[in-house]
Amino acid sequence: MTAFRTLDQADVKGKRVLVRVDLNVPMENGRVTDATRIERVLPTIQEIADKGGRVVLLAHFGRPKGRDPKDSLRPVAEAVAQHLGRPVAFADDCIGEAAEKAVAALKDGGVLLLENTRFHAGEEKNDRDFVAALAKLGDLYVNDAFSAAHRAHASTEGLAHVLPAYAGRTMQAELDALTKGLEAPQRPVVAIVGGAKVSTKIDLLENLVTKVDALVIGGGMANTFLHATGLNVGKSLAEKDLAGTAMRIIEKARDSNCAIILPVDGVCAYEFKAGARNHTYGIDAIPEDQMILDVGSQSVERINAAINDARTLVWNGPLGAFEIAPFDQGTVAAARHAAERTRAGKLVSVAGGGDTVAALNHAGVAESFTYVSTAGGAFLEWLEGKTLPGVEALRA
Ligand SMILES: Nc1ncnc2c1ncn2[C@@H]1O[C@H](COP(=O)(O)OP(=O)(O)O)[C@@H](O)[C@H]1O
Ligand SMILES: O=C(OP(=O)(O)O)[C@H](O)COP(=O)(O)O
Repeated sequence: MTAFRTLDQADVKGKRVLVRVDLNVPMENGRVTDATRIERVLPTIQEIADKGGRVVLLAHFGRPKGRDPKDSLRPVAEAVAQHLGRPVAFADDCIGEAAEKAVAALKDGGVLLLENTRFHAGEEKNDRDFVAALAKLGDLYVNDAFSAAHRAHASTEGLAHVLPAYAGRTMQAELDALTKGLEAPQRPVVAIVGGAKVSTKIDLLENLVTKVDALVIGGGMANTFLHATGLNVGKSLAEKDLAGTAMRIIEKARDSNCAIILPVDGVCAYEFKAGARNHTYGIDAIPEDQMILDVGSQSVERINAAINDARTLVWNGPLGAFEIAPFDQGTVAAARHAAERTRAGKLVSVAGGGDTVAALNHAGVAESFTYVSTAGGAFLEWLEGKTLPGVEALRA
């Protein structure tokens, strides 16, 4: 961490400070359902505001293609204000007149959130003109979004090259904690990877299987692997065009002596809906017209056995659609088991990801894990030893 400039070196008084945060938080009906990512960025916001800086928050939400009201950060601004205990102004755009006016109206110690950076194509393209339009709004740049640091986007990477750039307190804390917890992990190391972001995470598994002793696959990721091995997954979330990648990963795991643990049963329903009628089927008997929404109890037994064998556990991605009962049961059972092993001093457990953290909170065990990161994909890439563009750009 000594390689970075931090807030200790930043003179923020009276300055407009562009602070990149990750506010990609789980939401339901316009309300934030897990505020962990908000809570984690409060120290940086508070410190800059208390030192008399003018805080201009930059963040993305979801994966919109252009401006889409359903991905507006406006409701998140209210949640940030509540947690911060101070007003947070909001501007309807992150560049141009609306943003410039809102920034000009900021007083020393004030806080402003700009609308979703991904409403502009220039964000993900790291477009030079878009970077310049953002840079116009600030004197300094602070990156506190470790969980988006695997993206070389305008607000996560580009800005660091055109403004004096500093690591925020959460960025520092995440890197410190992960280094401390996982730099020389005790073996066996078991990884659990689940969730829904199959195409953006599957490539990471190819390298991960060479680093861990066992890989448990759940969620939408598992469905993709099950399909690849020739099983029918009905209407389940699965990225069938990635079957070749999945098979390559299975072979690489075999060559690397990494056990792959896939579900042996699945809790299925006709629809993705609370209270949907559901039934558990063996994995070779999934009905064509149903979808797997959780791992079944026999799978949980195997997953818990893998956790028992582990000295170190790394986990990203829920095992099922945990937001909807009863499809939370597999994730909750495995999370509670890992927490129990951790409390007993038998396991170092590190978990991360926006929804994974929400799932651990839902299971009531986030406090029992050794470390909970805000990052999912970024955490997995860090674990692989990949350089994260958002982190590299901050090196002094
Ligand atoms: N079998 C499944 N079918 C549909 N969605 C699933 C399934 N398993 C997990 N999910 C979904 O995956 C999402 C989380 O995935 P992801 O974004 O990859 O995790 P994280 O945010 O922790 O990195 C959750 O919204 C959950 O409902
Ligand atoms: O939620 C995030 O990552 P995660 O789901 O891997 O935890 C980050 O905000 C990055 O989002 P992205 O994967 O749409 O670039």
